[in-house]
Amino acid sequence: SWGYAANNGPDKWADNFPIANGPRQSPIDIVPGEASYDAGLKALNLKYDPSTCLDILNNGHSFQVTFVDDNDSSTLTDGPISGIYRLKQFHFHWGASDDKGSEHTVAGTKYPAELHLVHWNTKYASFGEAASQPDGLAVVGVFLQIGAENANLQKVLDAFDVIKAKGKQTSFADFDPATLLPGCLDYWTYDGSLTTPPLLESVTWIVCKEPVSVSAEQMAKFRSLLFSAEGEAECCMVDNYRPPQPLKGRAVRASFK
Ligand SMILES: NS(=O)(=O)c1ccc(O)c(NC(=O)NCCc2ccccn2)c1
Ligand SMILES: [Zn+2]
Repeated sequence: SWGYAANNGPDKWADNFPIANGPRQSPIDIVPGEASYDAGLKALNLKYDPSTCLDILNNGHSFQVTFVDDNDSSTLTDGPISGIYRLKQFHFHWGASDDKGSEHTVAGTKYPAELHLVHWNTKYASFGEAASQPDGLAVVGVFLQIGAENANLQKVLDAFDVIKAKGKQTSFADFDPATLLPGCLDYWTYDGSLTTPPLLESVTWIVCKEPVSVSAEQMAKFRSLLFSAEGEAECCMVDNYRPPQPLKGRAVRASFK
């Protein structure tokens, strides 16, 4: 199945997922000078309830923290979207070294990691149904840059020892994902897709301009996870990012001047 290696990575995904060459693929390189400020864009309204936090899982592509999404306790509203989108999960993408790892880039600049907070439109019955609709998902992206240790992120990294291998999962409670957001919620937004197979073109992307910090030691902890399952030859989980895709005429709007 798909992965990030030479034989099954991003350059091969179109073989099984032809939408990989579609008109609204993600990620993209965001060029600030070419983004148009839109005064009509509202501020993001993120309201998360830590009690909806359920578990943490190594799914063989990344690790994800999953939330109870059978009610409107943890939601995204306003910003570029209309209606109510529920938080389903958050996960990250990162590199083998600090000079790469993010999926979106800013004028060609790669960050060492990128956080994705995945939300689905409650006008649909479930995440799975929403994932196949053009307005089904909204993903908030946050860049990580090397700096001071991030104490809130550390709570997530402390769970890694029990989810080292693909398929490992453990309970993870009372975590507030809002603690991973930057102080300033200025953002760029554009119409895009899932950045992994099935690459569905159902995502309103909301990429925060301001990065959050991660220490070099914390990045080493990300790289201690494995793509491989227990009993398989160990393969470090690194470089699990798709490179930027063609813009194909899409507009990128900025919520800030
Ligand atoms: N990297 S991303 O674009 O934020 C993103 C967000 C939510 C996702 O479900 C995915 N991709 C993903 O989980 N792919 C494997 C499972 C899957 C997801 C969606 C529909 C069918 N199967 C990527
Ligand atoms: Zn992602």
